[in-house]
Amino acid sequence: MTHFDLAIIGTGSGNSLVTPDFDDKRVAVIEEGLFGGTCLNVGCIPTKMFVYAAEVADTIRGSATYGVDSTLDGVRWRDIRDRIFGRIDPIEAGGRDYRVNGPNTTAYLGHAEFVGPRELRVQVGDHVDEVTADRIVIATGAHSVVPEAISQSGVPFHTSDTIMRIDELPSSIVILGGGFIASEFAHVFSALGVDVRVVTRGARMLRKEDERISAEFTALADRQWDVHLSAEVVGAKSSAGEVALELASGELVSAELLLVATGRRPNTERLGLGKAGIATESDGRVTVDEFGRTNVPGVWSLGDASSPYQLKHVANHEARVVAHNLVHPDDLQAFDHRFVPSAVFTHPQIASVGMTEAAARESGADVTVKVQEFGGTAYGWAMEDTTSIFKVVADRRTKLILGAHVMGPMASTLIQPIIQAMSFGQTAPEVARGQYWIHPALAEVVENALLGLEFD
Ligand SMILES: Cc1cc2nc3c(=O)[nH]c(=O)nc-3n(C[C@H](O)[C@H](O)[C@H](O)COP(=O)(O)OP(=O)(O)OC[C@H]3O[C@@H](n4cnc5c(N)ncnc54)[C@H](O)[C@@H]3O)c2cc1C
Ligand SMILES: NC(=O)c1ccc[n+]([C@@H]2O[C@H](COP(=O)([O-])OP(=O)(O)OC[C@H]3O[C@@H](n4cnc5c(N)ncnc54)[C@H](O)[C@@H]3O)[C@@H](O)[C@H]2O)c1
Repeated sequence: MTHFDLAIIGTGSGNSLVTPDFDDKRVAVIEEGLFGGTCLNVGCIPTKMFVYAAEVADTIRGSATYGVDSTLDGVRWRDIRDRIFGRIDPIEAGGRDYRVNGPNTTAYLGHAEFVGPRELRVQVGDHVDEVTADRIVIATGAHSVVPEAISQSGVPFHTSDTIMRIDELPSSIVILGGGFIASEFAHVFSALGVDVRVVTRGARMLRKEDERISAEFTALADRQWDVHLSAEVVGAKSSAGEVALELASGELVSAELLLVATGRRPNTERLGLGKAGIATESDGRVTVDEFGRTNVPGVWSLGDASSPYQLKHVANHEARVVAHNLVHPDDLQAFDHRFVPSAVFTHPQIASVGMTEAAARESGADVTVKVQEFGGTAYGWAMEDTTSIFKVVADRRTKLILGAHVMGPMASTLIQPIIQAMSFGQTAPEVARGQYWIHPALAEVVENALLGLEFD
């Protein structure tokens, strides 16, 4: 039994909890998988590096629109893959080495589970270590959910954990799901020349987005990929290098590879939470208060393990808050979940923050809405844009912005002034006219959207 001041389970955002405040303390860092967690190894970072390559390919394909003729000679998948992981893998290895051999942390490379309120059992290979700590942080992340119709069928399938490491591009891929991961990989694979089929149970893709964005994105998705909506998968079979999904309608959707992207569940099932008396929500998340505390004194949680948002910027924010709270018990900071933005790096790109129009109306606000087309600005003319929109939702009485929903190039960057305005309580007219907007930058889309809102 070894006692620590702090034990951290999971090295995604959990890794950043080892601040200089712990320089003279004993810290255990426990990791059963890759150091750096999901975002670095199998999430945000590699996916966006693939997206960038996909966008270069799309730019070449679309260049004739601007009078610039070019042809895409080919896509070297292994080179794309190896450039990406050639950069990421050494960072993972360096992070692991720093915790294993670096100062004041003890790294346990194995699976942790609770055996008591502040007591862990860590399985490292055949060896078991007992760890106790004054404070324990659960930062165990989440994992892909695979529907039984697939897992019970015995067909080969990928999740986001494995698909980026394949050796050859398939000629076709069927993606199960219509959310963030499905939309991003559909973009990557189709831009790299793969025939993409999407099968999702929702009536629209990205159905949690604002209704207009979700509807218009679904229409554009249908033009790029073979999209099957409202589809229930009842089984799957494989033969001769093909996987076929059997839909309740009787239809078969087949392709060379299957990627399952049907949501992610918190890694809390094999954590022995019951033995420690740690409460969870109905969806498996660890229950925490606004400071990141569980119901068990000294046990904290953050990120995908406990957060309602499965986003890296949220996990990082929560880690910063918990890092402060661990060493300032009399001056606790609260999580700020007021205006959590997100972006889907698909084609076209999507970004959103705050309430959808429907949610704003339901909230009782006196809603005013402006949808600004990119094509109505000078930069949009340069891009020959016909589909991109910037939608702002505001309160007519207070003039405060309630939400923004963007579909088009650079959506994830263009939305930032709105996130800033909402976070600092600036009104739409203040943001629109209280500063210069560079002409004729794409940001004029944001300026025009704000100016187009009607107030009394
Ligand atoms: C394909 C994909 C793309 C994504 N893209 C984006 C994006 O563009 N932007 C964005 O904001 N978010 C994105 N996300 C979400 C983002 O990756 C996560 O929200 C974030 O990484 C969560 O961080 P975390 O620290 O909570 O968990 P993780 O980073 O998952 O870390 C948890 C760690 O805990 C370890 N662990 C779990 N259980 C145990 C145990 N019992 N014992 C020991 N170790 C354990 C795991 O091995 C893991 O390393 C993406 C996710 C995926 C899957
Ligand atoms: N750019 C980003 O920020 C980014 C990128 C990837 C992932 N993520 C995070 O990871 C989370 C998980 O991503 P995800 O795409 O797996 O989940 P998701 O919740 O975004 O989407 C799941 C999709 O699968 C569909 N689905 C669920 N069960 C199904 C079934 N049995 N048959 C057919 N369709 C089914 C749902 O209708 C939905 O369209 C996201 O919610 C997001 O928070 C973020």
